[in-house]
Amino acid sequence: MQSLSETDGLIMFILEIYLLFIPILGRVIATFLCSGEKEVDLAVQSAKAAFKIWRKKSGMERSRILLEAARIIRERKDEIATVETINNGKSVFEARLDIDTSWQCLEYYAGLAASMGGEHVQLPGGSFGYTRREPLGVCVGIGAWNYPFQIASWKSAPALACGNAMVFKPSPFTPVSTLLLAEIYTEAGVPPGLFNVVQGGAATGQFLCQHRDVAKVSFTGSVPTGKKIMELASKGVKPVTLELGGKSPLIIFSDCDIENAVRGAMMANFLTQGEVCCNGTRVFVQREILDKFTEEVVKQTKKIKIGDPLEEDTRMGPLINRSHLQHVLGFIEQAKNEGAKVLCGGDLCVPEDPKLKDGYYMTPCVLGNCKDGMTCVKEEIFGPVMSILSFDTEAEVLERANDTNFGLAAGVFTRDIQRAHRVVAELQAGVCYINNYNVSPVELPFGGYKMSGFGRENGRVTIEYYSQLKTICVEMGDVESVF
Ligand SMILES: NC(=O)C1=CN([C@@H]2O[C@H](COP(=O)(O)OP(=O)(O)OC[C@H]3O[C@@H](n4cnc5c(N)ncnc54)[C@H](O)[C@@H]3O)[C@@H](O)[C@H]2O)C=CC1
Ligand SMILES: NCCCC(=O)O
Repeated sequence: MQSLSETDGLIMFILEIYLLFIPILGRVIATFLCSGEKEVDLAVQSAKAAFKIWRKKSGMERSRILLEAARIIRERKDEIATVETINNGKSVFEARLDIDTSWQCLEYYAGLAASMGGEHVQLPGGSFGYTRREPLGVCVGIGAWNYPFQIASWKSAPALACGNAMVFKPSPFTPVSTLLLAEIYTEAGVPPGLFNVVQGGAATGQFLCQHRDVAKVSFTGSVPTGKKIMELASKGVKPVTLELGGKSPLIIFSDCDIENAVRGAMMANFLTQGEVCCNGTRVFVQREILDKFTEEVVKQTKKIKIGDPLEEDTRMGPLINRSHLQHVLGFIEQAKNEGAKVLCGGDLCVPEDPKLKDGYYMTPCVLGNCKDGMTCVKEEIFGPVMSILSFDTEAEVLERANDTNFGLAAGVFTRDIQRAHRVVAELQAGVCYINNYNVSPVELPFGGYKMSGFGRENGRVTIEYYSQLKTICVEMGDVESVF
C-alpha cells in the first residue's frame, strides 16, 4: 500500500495507509498511517533528546528501569501474547514463550548494564591509559513479522542497557505489539522518546537508515532487504547488525535417541507455522533409521492441532497472509514436480469453526525422497514444510549440510559425544544445537554465518554491537616533542 514516486528528481512520499489484516480471520481489522520522512525525523529528534538524558545515567540507574520494564512485561504477559497471536497468527501457547524470552532479555541486559566498563592500562613513566565503553547514539531497529515483540525486545534491551536510544520500525504486517513495548518502557521510567516506534514499510525503513542522526541499524528480515540496508547504511558509514534468513541442516545419526530426535525435528520445523529463520528444514537422516524416523515424524505431524490460535490446545495457527500462504503452497507443488513425495499435509486447511473459513491455514507438510538439488531443499520456504534427506556417512553429510549460502543454524542428534562436538565444529553456522533445536536462551549469542548475516543478538557479546570504545591516553610527565 505504500509507494514512492520520482518527481523532478525528488522522492515524494505519496501513499500512507496500511490495511491491517488479521490472519486468523483473513479480514481487515484496522488501518494505520505510515511514517514519512517528516515523522521519521521527528522520531529521531525526540530519541536524540532522550539520549542526552539517558547516556548520563549510571548503569545501575538504567538497570533499575529495565528491570521494572521486565516486571511489567511479566505482569502483562497474557495480554501481550494475545495481541501477538491476533496480529501474527502463532498459537497463544507459543506467543507466551516469546514474551518470556523478551522479559528475560531485558533482565539479562539489566544485569550487565552496571558492569559495563573499560580497562586501565599502565604506561611507562607513571603515565596510563584507560578505555570507556560509550553508547553509539540513536540506533534503529527494523523487524520482521514472525517474532514482533521478541525482535523489538532483543534489539532494544541491549541498546538501552548500553545507554543508546532506539527508533524501532516493526513489519507493517505486525505493527501492534511493539507499541505495547513502547508503552511499557515509558511506564517503567525511560525518558520520553527513548524508545520510539514508527510505522510503515520499505520507504519508512529507508528514511530511517539514511537519517544523518542515526548511529546504527539492527535489522531482522530477508537477505534481499538486508543487502539494501547494508548499502544504505554504508553511505553514512553506520554499523549494521543483520539477522537474515536460513536453510539450516538438522543431522540425525542412527545412534540418536529417536524419540528426542523426532521431537527435535518438530521443534526445528513447525514453531510459528514454520515461519522461523533458524528452522532446521533440511533434515538429514542416517539411512539405517530413515524409515523408523520418517514414520514417527509423520505420525506426530499429523497430530498437530491446527485452528484458532487463541485456543489453549491449538499448536498451529494461520500463516501471516494470503500471498505468503500461496508462496509456501507453491514450493510444495514444485517439490512434487521435482520428485519429492508428500508424506503428509501440504494442503490448504479450512478449520471446522466457520468464523475461521477465510484465515490463512494449511496443514504442516513432511516431504520425503528429497534430493540436494531440489528447490525445497535449497531455498528458504518460511512455512511448515520439512524436507527429509537420507545420508550414509559423517563426512558426506557434513559436506552436504554446508553446501548452502546460508549459515544461520544447524543441529545434530547423536549419543556419541565426541561425534557431536566434532560435527558442530565443522558446521558452518552461527548457532548449533546438540540434541535439541530452536531453544533460545538469551544468555547465548544468536546470529548467522555467510549470507545469514553478521553481528549477534543476545549474550554478552552484543554489548560490543551497541557501544563503542573510547581510548584516553594520560601523560603524567613532560611532553617529549620530536620537533
Ligand atoms: N535471522 C533472523 O533472526 C530472522 C530472519 N528473518 C528473515 O526475514 C524474512 C521474513 O521477514 P520479512 O518481514 O518478510 O522480511 P523483509 O526483509 O521483507 O522485511 C523485514 C523488515 O524490513 C522492512 N523493509 C523492507 N524493505 C526495506 C528497505 N528497503 N529498507 C528498510 N527497511 C525495509 C520491512 O518493512 C520489515 O519491517 C525471512 O527471509 C526470514 O528468514 C525473519 C526473522 C528472524
Ligand atoms: N526464537 C528464535 C527467533 C528466530 C527468529 O526470529 O526467526
